Amino acid sequence: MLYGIRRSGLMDKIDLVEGYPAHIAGMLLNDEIDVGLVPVAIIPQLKESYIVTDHCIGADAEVASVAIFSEVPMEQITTVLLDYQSRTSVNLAKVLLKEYWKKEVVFEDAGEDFRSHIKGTAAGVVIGDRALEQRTQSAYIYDLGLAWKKYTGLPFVFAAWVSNKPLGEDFEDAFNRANGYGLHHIDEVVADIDCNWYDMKTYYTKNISYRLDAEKRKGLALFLEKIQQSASISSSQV
Ligand SMILES: C=C(O[C@@H]1C=C(C(=O)O)C=C[C@H]1O)C(=O)O
Repeated sequence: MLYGIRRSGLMDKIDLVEGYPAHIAGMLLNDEIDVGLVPVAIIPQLKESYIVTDHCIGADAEVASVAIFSEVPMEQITTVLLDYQSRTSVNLAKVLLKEYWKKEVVFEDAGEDFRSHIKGTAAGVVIGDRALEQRTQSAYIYDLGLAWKKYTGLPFVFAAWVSNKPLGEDFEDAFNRANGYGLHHIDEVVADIDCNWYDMKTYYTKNISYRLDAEKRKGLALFLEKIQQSASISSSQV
C-alpha cells in the first residue's frame, strides 16, 4: 500500500511517517497523525474513529507473519511473551488461548530482546519480519490467522487505515486509489525486498489478504466485541 502512496500526487499534501504498529497506534491516539495503518485493537480507545479505504492487512487463513512460537507443544506452554510492537496480535493471542485452545497461561509484556527468551515452556507472540525469521527457529508455530479462521470461520483484520477525524471525500478517494495502485504492482514490491526467511511473493499474494470486504468486516466486528468484553470483565474485577 505504501508503494502506491509514495508514487501518488498525495505526497505533496501529506507527511508520511513510518514505524512499527504499536508506535503508529500511539501517534494516532495522541493525535500526532490524522490517519494511520493501525492495529485494529486500538479502535475502541479512539474518541473518534473512521475506517478509510477498502484495504487492510488481513488474512483469510495462514498469515505467516503472526504466530505464537514455542519450543514445546501448546499443552506444555505456561508463559506467553507479548511482542511490544503489536497491539492487535497480542490481544488476538489472548482471545484464542482462552477460547480456542482453552489454556490458562501467564502473559508477560516483552522488551526488545524477547525472542531470545522464547525457550522451554515460555512461548512468544512475534509479528512482522521478525516472525518470518522466527519461523526458521521455533519447533512449534501456531499461526494466529489460521487459528482465528478455524475458530470463527471468518477472515481476520490485523490493521486498517483509521483516521481520528473526517478527512473529506476527495482525500479519501485519492488515498483509496493510491493504496490500490500498490496492490497491482506486487511483483515490483517483491523485487525490492531481500528476505532470507520466506517467499515474499507467497506472503503478499497468498498470506496477506488486502480487501476489506464484508466478511473481513464481520471478522473485525467479532474481534472488537471480544476484546471489549474481556476489557469490561477485567475492569469489573479490579
Ligand atoms: C501481519 C502483520 O500484522 C500486523 C500486526 C499488528 C499487531 O499485532 O498489532 C498490527 C499491524 C499488522 O500489520 C505483520 O506485522 O506481519
